[in-house]
Amino acid sequence: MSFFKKLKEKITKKEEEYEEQIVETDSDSSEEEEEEKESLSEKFKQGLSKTRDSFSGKVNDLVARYRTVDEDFFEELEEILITADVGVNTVMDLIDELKFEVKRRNIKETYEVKEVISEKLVDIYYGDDNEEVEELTFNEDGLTVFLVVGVNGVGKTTTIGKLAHRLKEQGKNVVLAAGDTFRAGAIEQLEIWGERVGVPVIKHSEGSDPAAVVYDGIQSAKSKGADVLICDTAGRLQNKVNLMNELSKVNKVIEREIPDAPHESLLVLDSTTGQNALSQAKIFSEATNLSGIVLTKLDGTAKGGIVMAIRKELDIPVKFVGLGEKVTDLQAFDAHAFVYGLFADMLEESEEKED
Ligand SMILES: Nc1nc2c(ncn2[C@@H]2O[C@H](COP(=O)(O)OP(=O)(O)OP(=O)(O)O)[C@@H](O)[C@H]2O)c(=O)[nH]1
Repeated sequence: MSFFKKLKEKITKKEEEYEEQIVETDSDSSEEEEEEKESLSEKFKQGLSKTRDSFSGKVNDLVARYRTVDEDFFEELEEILITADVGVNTVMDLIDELKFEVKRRNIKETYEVKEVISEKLVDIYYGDDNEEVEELTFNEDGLTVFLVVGVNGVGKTTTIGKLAHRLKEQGKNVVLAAGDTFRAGAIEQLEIWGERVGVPVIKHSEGSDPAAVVYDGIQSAKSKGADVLICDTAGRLQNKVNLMNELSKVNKVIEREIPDAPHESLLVLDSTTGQNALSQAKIFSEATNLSGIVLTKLDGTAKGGIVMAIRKELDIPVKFVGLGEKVTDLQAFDAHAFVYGLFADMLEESEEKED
């Protein structure tokens, strides 16, 4: 079976698993959701169209220009990968592995390298990890708390709204805590999302202590018997000491109320900011323990390779990706679906040939 067929099978399995988690509710399937019954592979394909057009277009062009696999071919490939923001170290590893595989499989023709690239991207992403990494960690007995951090404008509020929707779909009762008391309008923006997805928002006034909001959020979520509390925070990067102090105070409050919490500390990064996203991640990971990354606006960039750079250079899993502005556009990250999205046209082409 071709690697592409295997990819498709993996994605279908993942999709079935997710479908099983969805709890039917008759009240809130909005028109938007009804329209949105696309498959996972279709979502990644659409969301990655800019990257695919640029990246896979360049790879195709390269393959057409070089008939045999030689040093110059690899050098140009290296450049294409670096331009797609895959990250220099990751590109070096990938090129080494490709050279090794090309030799091992005795590949002579450049078109055969395309499939090896996609295989190696999946391998490099997962590394030695178990592929079946859990999407999110939940508290088995009691309230689960997620902390969401990130600088302004990256799509933090939108992500919290989409995540709340996703959890609701799985039958969970969600409460939001408006812990970004710093930015004007942040509380109202979260309230709009709360209303939109039908979850309560706990808030104080602008400028108040975020730790106090989070504390109230926990009490309120507990008294409501909620399953998950998602806490927004202010992402002030200008002053690392302030950021550290604020996050450590919020973390202390959470830990005191619920041992082992927060169960997730998710950093939201905007993929359109490229390598800047990497440096933000470095600063945040020094300020607090991060359990995962949400990479937004992947649909808005031609440099989707940033997913690989983040995974490899920071060693933090990308748990979700934003593939559009709609409430249903937050997808659990899956390297198979990602690589499918990058090479969809080639995949379909090779399937047609096989049939
Ligand atoms: N295309 C696209 N747009 C997105 C995605 N995620 C968020 N956005 C948009 O990005 C913009 C900023 O999102 P917000 O959620 O307001 O950003 P934020 O990080 O909360 O900003 P602050 O409240 O200032 O911290 C909004 O217009 C969102 O609709 C995504 O995955 N794809």
